[in-house]
Order: sequence, then structure tokens, then C-alpha cells
Amino acid sequence: MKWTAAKIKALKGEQRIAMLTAYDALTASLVEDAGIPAILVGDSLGMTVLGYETTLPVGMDEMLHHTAAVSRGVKNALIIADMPFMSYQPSIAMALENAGRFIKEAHADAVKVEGGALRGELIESLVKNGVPVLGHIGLTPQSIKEMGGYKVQGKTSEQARQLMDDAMAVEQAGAFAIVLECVPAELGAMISGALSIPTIGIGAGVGCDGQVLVFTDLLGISGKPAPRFVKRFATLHPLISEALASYKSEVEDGSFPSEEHTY
Ligand SMILES: Nc1nc(=O)c2c([nH]1)NC[C@@H]1CN(c3ccc(C(=O)N[C@@H](CCC(=O)O)C(=O)O)cc3)CN21
Ligand SMILES: CC(C)C(=O)C(=O)O
Ligand SMILES: [Mg+2]
Repeated sequence: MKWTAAKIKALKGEQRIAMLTAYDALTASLVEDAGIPAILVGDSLGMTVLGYETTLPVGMDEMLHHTAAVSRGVKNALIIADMPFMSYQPSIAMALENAGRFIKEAHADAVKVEGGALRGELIESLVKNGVPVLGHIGLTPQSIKEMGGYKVQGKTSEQARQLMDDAMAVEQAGAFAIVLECVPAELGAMISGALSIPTIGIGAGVGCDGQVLVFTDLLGISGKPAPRFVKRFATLHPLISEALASYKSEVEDGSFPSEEHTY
């Protein structure tokens, strides 16, 4: 069955939703083969595989290239393209044009935009024009310079109230689901209870309707420290390092290739 935004939305109250990022056909097919119904082509691409310090330098061309690769690796999972910094903020017209490129050129099924009430009009325009939208509030990494770091959001009661209002505005505007990033579990659960669309948490507690993680974080591929919300379901980094070191020494000492790898 091909997953649609509407089918993901309908899972609320029925089944918790597992979402994971993927960045190419290889990683996307691994995610789909695990039965995970929704893949986010995150702009975390920039930090995890392209070597940027933040997500800010990631552009449309890079996101289209990687989203198209994900599409080639997937049959049934919902593919959500993360709209990169300044591809939707300048105007609704620009956002519609860029969202259209994700769907027409890269075969995405939906897009994600960061921001709450201030994106209400934009989300409504996208949805009315046929583009399903995943919202994203709380820690919004495209605002790192304004927020002053990757910090837990919504810790004061005033900020928590603002985030609740933002979540309701995103739902009102027609989003099929909303990412809650780095908020206290209590607030994650309160927002999840107040909304009729699913909340997808990342560092937002078990009270959310689903969870999302970054592919390379879940597998422990990078050797770098990860945020507290990351659970390493495997620790591949040392395994990869050992395999690469073995290859090097076997090439250098002539034990690879042996008879069995030779014609
Ligand atoms: N590999 C990767 N994983 C991610 O989850 C991720 C990215 N990259 N890049 C884009 C954003 C940036 N993200 C981040 C990055 C760091 C923290 C972090 O260090 N948080 C602190 C919280 C400090 C506080 O208490 O306020 C932590 O210690 O977890 C959180 C989210 C989430 N996203
Ligand atoms: C962590 C998720 C929500 C994201 O925006 C990304 O991977 O870019
Ligand atoms: Mg992102």
C-alpha cells in the first residue's frame, strides 16, 4: 500500500507513527524495508552527510537531488521533503514554486516547513494548492542564529502557551501532522492531547503520536556526540572503522585479494 499524508493523519489514536530521515536511495530502501511508513528527507542532510556546520547553507538543488534519490529507492513509504532555509520564508509564491519542484521534479508526496502561527497563511496556501504539509515547531534549527543554539524550547509557561497556540494554528491551516522538536515531555503530551492531527516528536517525550529520528543518529554511524534525545539502536561507527582498517592492512600486507576473490 502506498502511504499518503491522509493515511498517516488517520493513524492518530490507532497506531504510534515511526518516521525516520533518509538521504538517498540506499538509506531510503533500508527504512522502507523495515516497514517504516514515512520518510523525511531532512535538511539535516547538510549536517549529517554534506559536512556543513548547520542546516542553513542547504539549498534547493541539494534537497531536490537527494529527494529524487530517495524517491528512486522507495515504493510505498510517504516521502516528505524538508523545505530548506529561505526556500519558503521570502514569499508564499516562492514557497509554492519550490514545493511544486519537490513534487514535480523529485517525486515527494509532501513538504515540511518550520514555524508556527506565522506560517498559517503559507501552510493554508500549500494545502489548498494540493501540497500536503508537515508542520514543525519547538526547536526549529533554521532559526539557530535567532535562538542562539540548539536548546530545549517551551520551558517557561509563557513559551509553552505560545507553542500550544502555534500547534493549533498549524493544525487550523491544514497540516496533516506536526513535528515537535526538543520540548519538555509534559508539553509534548499536552499539545498531542489538544490536537486532532498527529504529533511527531523528536526530544518531545513518549506522549507524542509518533517519533522521528535522524538515520545516522539511530545507527550510531558518526563518531560525534549526539543530543540527549538520540537513542543509538546500533553503534555502527566502531564496526565501520574496524572494517576499513582491516581492508587497509590486508591490501598493504597482500592478504587481500586471496584465491577466493581472484579469477
Ligand atoms: N545528526 C543530527 N541529528 C539531529 O537530530 C539534528 C541534526 N543533526 N541537525 C539538525 C537538527 C539540530 N538538532 C539538534 C542538535 C543539537 C541538540 C542539542 O545538543 N541539544 C541539547 C539540549 C540542551 C538544552 O538542555 O537546552 C542536548 O544536550 O540534547 C538538539 C537538536 C536536531 N537536528
Ligand atoms: C530532525 C527532523 C525533524 C528534521 O527537520 C531534519 O532531519 O532535518
Ligand atoms: Mg530539518
